[in-house]
Amino acid sequence: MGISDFAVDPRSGFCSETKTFHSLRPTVQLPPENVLLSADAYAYSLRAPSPGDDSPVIINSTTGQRLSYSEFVRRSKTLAAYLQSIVGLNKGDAAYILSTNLIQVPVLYFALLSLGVVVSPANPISTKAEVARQTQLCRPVIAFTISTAVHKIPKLRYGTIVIDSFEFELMMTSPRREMVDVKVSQSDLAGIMYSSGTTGNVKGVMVTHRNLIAMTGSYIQRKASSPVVLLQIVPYFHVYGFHYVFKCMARNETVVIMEKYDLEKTIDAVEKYKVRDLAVAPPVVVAMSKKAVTEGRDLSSLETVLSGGAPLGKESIEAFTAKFPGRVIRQGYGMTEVSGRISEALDREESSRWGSSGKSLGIWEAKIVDQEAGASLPPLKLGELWVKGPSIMKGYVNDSKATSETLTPDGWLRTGDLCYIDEDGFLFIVDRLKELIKYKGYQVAPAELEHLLQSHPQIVDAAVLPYPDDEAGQVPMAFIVRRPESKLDEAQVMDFIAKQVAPYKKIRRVSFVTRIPKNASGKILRKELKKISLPESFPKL
Ligand SMILES: CC(C)(COP(=O)(O)OP(=O)(O)OC[C@H]1O[C@@H](n2cnc3c(N)ncnc32)[C@H](O)[C@@H]1OP(=O)(O)O)[C@@H](O)C(=O)NCCC(=O)NCCSC(=O)/C=C/c1ccc(O)cc1
Repeated sequence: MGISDFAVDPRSGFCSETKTFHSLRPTVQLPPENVLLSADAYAYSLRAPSPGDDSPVIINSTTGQRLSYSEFVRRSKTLAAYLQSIVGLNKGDAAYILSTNLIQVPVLYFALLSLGVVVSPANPISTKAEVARQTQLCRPVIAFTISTAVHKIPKLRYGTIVIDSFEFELMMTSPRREMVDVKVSQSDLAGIMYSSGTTGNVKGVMVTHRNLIAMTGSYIQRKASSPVVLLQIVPYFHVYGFHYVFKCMARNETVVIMEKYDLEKTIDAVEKYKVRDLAVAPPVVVAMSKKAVTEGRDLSSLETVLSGGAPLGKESIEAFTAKFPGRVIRQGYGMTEVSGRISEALDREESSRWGSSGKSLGIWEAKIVDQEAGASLPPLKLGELWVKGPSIMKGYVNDSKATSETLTPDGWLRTGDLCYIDEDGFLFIVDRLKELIKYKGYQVAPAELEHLLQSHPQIVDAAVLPYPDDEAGQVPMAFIVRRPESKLDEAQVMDFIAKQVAPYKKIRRVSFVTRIPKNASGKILRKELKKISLPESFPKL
């Protein structure tokens, strides 16, 4: 039985029969699921052909190196042939990639995906122990990394290829070898990305070609009227930057990248390459609003700032728009588990809804679920956001428990975010139910830091909570119960952790307490800890 049209409120998208929110965006036409198609081939196929198509697809603003579309395709195909015929990579193998934003990275992604090889990118500032954990999850046969990170990679069947090397340049440019066409199904695994999920240690998020195809397809309805130059600060190794590779290829955008973020160099790049769109996490918006480096610079090309990865506060938006009048900050809300984004604000009007993360994309159905009763709620009611659509991950690698806690049998993904949807279909994220800290848009799992702290001989108990920070959004703060007689101080606690984790996970504040409040089963009562320890200043998100 179909849903009667009148049951769906055209303003909010809420269906009074099913109690779900339908997207207010146009439906996305996707290729039939049974067609053999890889994510890279789909992105190429959507690209509008232009004569000779030698527009630059990517520019490294650090080195000035650039690749035209035809050169990108040539390099990617030559590399694929090399990896297949000389290295021996096969469909279903996994490749671990540990790199900063370099031109070689998207070329490599496209080459691997065309071979049906699973791409598994991670942050190059990960420690050796973090790399070990990630590679245990993705089980790679080969790694690709930058010269400064080679020492972190364990021994692998086909070893490690250094991508900022002359040898790699040759692999992409030497005369093409014969290549056997690989048949990639949309349901095949395309990526294993890393996420903390809702709790604890890092998890491997399994993303299929279909997931990426659907995410890429969702961008296509709005082709830009003028050529887009996009400066991508966000890293290729997280889903935000990762899915942009396909989006930008499909939409004929020129992407400018930066090997290491630097505010002044960001401004230089905007000026030099006449950047129209800037894709960043909130700390960049905050820094641009505050620092004087933009004074006297010609940023007239800049129209839009795409901000995601963490919420951007109202004050930050106001400060930015006061300094750069006429620019639009379009916030998006996404997560690794959905291979990209769930919602976004599309224009100035939508962006002016303070506190909202825009409207959900045409590929999503959403519901707001009451935490206790489990019932689906109507507009303006607060509950956990669940989404359903073709970009939802396949699950977490070797973690059926976490998978079943996140994905329901009928295909809904529980986001772990407390939200409401208003009468016009705008999504508002009010609080985070999952135990997660967002430092500069990176996930930090309190449980990981708590386990490390508890391993310290002078620490009896510990809890880690997010603490608000103007620049980073949140910083991890540790609450420590010391052994009696212990003289352990703040600096020693911070140092103990800093030695064991990537820099963005560092503990940046410490408070010594007499006990950590817990429930009967030993679960930390985080809300109570906030109340008793820092009653006023704690953040919601
Ligand atoms: C540009 C940022 C905001 C700031 O850069 P930074 O200040 O230079 O910091 P780094 O992130 O490079 O490095 C972190 C720390 O490590 C340090 N570090 C660095 N390399 C070293 C070294 N080799 N040795 C030692 N220390 C070092 C570095 O100095 C820094 O230390 P500290 O200043 O104390 O924070 C950068 O953090 C950043 O791009 N963050 C974005 C992260 C991100 O993409 N998150 C998205 C996750 S996925 C998601 O949520 C999806 C959302 C989404 C949203 C919208 C959509 O449309 C779709 C999806």
